[in-house]
Amino acid sequence: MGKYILALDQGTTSSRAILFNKEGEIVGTAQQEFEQFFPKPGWVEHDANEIWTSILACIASVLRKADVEPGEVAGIGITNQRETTVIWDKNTGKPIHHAIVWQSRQTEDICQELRDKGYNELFNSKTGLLLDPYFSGTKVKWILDHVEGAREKANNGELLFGTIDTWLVYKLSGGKVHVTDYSNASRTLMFNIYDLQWDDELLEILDIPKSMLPEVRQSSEVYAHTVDYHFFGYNVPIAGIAGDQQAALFGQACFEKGMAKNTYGTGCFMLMNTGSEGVKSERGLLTTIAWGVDGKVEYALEGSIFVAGSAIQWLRDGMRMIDSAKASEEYATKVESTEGVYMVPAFVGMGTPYWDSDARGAVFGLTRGTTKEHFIRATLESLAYQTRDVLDAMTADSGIDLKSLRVDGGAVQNDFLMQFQSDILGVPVDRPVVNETTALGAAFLAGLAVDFWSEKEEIAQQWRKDRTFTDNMAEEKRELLYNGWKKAVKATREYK
Ligand SMILES: Nc1ncnc2c1ncn2[C@@H]1O[C@H](COP(=O)(O)OP(=O)(O)O)[C@@H](O)[C@H]1O
Ligand SMILES: O=P(O)(O)OC[C@H](O)CO
Repeated sequence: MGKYILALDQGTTSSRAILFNKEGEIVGTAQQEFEQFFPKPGWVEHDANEIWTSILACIASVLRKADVEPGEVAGIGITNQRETTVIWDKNTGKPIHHAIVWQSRQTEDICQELRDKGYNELFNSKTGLLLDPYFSGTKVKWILDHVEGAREKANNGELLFGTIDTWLVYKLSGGKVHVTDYSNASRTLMFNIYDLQWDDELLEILDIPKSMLPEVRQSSEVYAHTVDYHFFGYNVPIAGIAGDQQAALFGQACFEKGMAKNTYGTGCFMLMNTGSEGVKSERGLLTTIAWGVDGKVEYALEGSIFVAGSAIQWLRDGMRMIDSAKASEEYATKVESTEGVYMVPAFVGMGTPYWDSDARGAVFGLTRGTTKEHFIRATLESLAYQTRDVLDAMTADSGIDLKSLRVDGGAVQNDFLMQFQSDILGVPVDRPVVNETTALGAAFLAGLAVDFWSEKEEIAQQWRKDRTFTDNMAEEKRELLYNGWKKAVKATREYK
């Protein structure tokens, strides 16, 4: 038995490879960024080949840095930016177009047409999702409609579709295995999350041939082995797959119904475990599959916020107000409050609970006394207010009052943000010792499949808290501040 599990975390802006030992501790990490393509306003694309080579580079680098022999790796877990869509030629293994990224709005027209035909309820009732460009289904249709000869090839069974997990397993297995897991399939708008099948009716509406779609498997099982030329002569089992947000829920050991986590990365994604039942939302949350493990599928309610950490990157790169994301904390704490300034970062529309594709960012409450510090603080606070929008919807839909919120992702290192988050939610916020919970979740899923860990309970015991942020704001002040946010959102959405 190898001594380590290797997690491959393929995110929106970078790829990572992280080695974990039996105690769930990190023994090595490697990271590589790759190019973002913005062919038109609101469009975001990646080069799937570059994603693949970045993963190969990370694997080589992490083994070298940690001084671990490839043969010491007991299994590989894959976790990925979800919904991002790759289509490639079955014969050559080459993508026929750039991958269309989850953030991309280029299929808004297709979605609008389907909404106009009254299909939203049908898609929602089967997939738990909404007709929004965010999800893979309309991205597949867009590629088939726009790439010359693609539809004909697809109809002849010559093209394959995959989310990034599928693409990576395909490449690592030397083009032999075409699979995905329940959690990724549940983000495609083509998968019935209740009968656990690709849905013929939805595929017909979207005009997508079923022959393109991968086989859907559990999130923890051996799908394939690496071909020796991609893993230094070793055939290592690829034994775990989950979308990154579901992997984070697993890595945070949110195994009980009612437990929730929020990840603060490029966007912010809050998921609550709802057990063996998919809870239907009345408030713009998504019903999604958390994972399939040991023959049992569990569900989650999800709130998706499109712009979170990327608003801080915008302060750095676009507004040039800060040198690093970290510096945002120092500026924000130089002032007592924003003095009534609200920033609504609707740069690519708004997700949960508004689902407003056309909204764009706005700032309110500026005075002659407003400074850069207020502006930066208002931007950080917007992450916390958006999270409150999501949690309010989640509490109402699930009927569950959260006892505490587990957090992870790049921005949770910001203590000011975490304290303000707890204050605005009125709920304690728990930050774990291992912040790489997404990778940890993928490692856990793979480790369970190859008996590196024996059961979920063993994993739950490994979860360690770094710090709890306890709410410390008077109820009246909390609601006053939050009402200001709601007014700002309303005004933002009215301005079109
Ligand atoms: N100290 C900080 N304060 C606020 N935001 C931060 C801080 N450190 C990192 N971030 C933000 O976190 C994001 C990176 O987090 P990460 O989890 O790596 O994201 P992703 O996986 O989506 O690429 C960036 O958008 C960055 O702006
Ligand atoms: O790559 P991340 O961490 O920004 O996550 C992206 C989400 O999976 C999109 O649904």
